[in-house]
Amino acid sequence: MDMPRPYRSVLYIPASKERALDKARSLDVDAIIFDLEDAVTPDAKVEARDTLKAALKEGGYGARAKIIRLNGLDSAWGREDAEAMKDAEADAFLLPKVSSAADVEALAAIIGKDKDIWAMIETPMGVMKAEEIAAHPQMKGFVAGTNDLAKELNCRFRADRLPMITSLSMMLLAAKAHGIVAIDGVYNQFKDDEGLAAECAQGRDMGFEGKTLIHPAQVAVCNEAFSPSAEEIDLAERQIAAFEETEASGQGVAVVDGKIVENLHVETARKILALAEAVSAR
Ligand SMILES: CC(C)(COP(=O)(O)OP(=O)(O)OC[C@H]1O[C@@H](n2cnc3c(N)ncnc32)[C@H](O)[C@@H]1OP(=O)(O)O)[C@@H](O)C(=O)NCCC(=O)NCCSC(=O)C[C@H](O)C(=O)O
Ligand SMILES: [Mg+2]
Repeated sequence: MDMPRPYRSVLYIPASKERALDKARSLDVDAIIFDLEDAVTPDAKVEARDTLKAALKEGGYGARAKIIRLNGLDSAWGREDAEAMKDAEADAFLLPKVSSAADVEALAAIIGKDKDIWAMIETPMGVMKAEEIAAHPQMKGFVAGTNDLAKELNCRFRADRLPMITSLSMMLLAAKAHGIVAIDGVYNQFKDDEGLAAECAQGRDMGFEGKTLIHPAQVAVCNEAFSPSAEEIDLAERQIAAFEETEASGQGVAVVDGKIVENLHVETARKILALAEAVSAR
C-alpha cells in the first residue's frame, strides 16, 4: 500500500502576516492554507500576494502541504490572485464558496490544467453540487467552511453540530465517491482544548482526514485526534495476523476480541498502519 499523505492538521495563515508565515515553518502541521481571503482585510489584499510569494520563494515549509486560498473569482481580487499566484511554489489552490464544477473550470482556465485544485464547501449550493465539484479532474480536496455554512443556513453553532451534519455528510459522500481528501471546518474558540478535542473526534469518526485550524495552540490536540492511537495500531496488527492465519487454514473469517475479521476489515487495518507509518515518517 502506498504511504498516504497525512492531512491531520491544516492551519490557516493570513498571507498578510509575516510573523505568522514565519512561525508556520516550525509548527507540527501537516498542511498550511495560506489565506488571501477572509483572514486578510481588503486594504491588505494586494500587498498580501507579494508577501506570500516572497515567503513561498524563501521556502522552509518542509513536507507540509502548501495550499493557497484565493479570493472568489467573482470578488474584486480573485482573478488577479489566481494570475499572480499561479506559478507560486504551492501544492494546490483552494477556491472559496464553490457552487458548481463551472467555478472550478473557471479557475483551471486561469492557473492551468496541470494544477491541483481544492474547494471550500460552504454554501447550500456547494453542498447540493458537491458531487459534480468532486468529479472535476483537477479536484483533489474539499474543506468544510462551517462558519459560512452556519451563516448561509442561518443555523446555530451547537456542540453536537446537528444543524450542519447533513451538509458535512453530503460533502463527505461526494469526496469519498471520487477519492479526494475531505477536511473538517474550524473550531472558533481557539483556547478551548476540550471543545476542540470533542469536535475533532466527531469529525474523525465521520470520516474526515483532518481538521482546519486557526491558531498554533490547536495543533497538538488535532494531530492526536487524527493519528491512529496505540490501541488502534495494536488491534490492526492483531487483526491482520489473525486473518492471515485463518486464511492459511482455508477459512475466510477470523475472530479478534470477540468480533469477526473479514477481508474488508483487513483493508481498513492496513490503511490504519499505513497512516501510522506516514505520521511517524514526518
Ligand atoms: C485568531 C488570531 C487573530 C489570534 O492571533 P494572535 O492574537 O496574534 O495570537 P497569539 O498572540 O496567541 O499568537 C501567538 C503566536 O502564534 C502566531 N500565530 C497566530 N495565529 C497563527 C496562525 N494562524 N498561523 C501561524 N502563526 C500564528 C502569532 O504570530 C504569534 O507568533 P509569535 O509572535 O512569533 O509568538 C490568529 O490566530 C489568526 O489570525 N488566525 C487565523 C485566522 C484565519 O485564518 N481566519 C480565516 C480562516 S477561518 C475561515 O475562514 C474558515 C471558512 O472559510 C469558514 O467559512 O468557516
Ligand atoms: Mg468561509
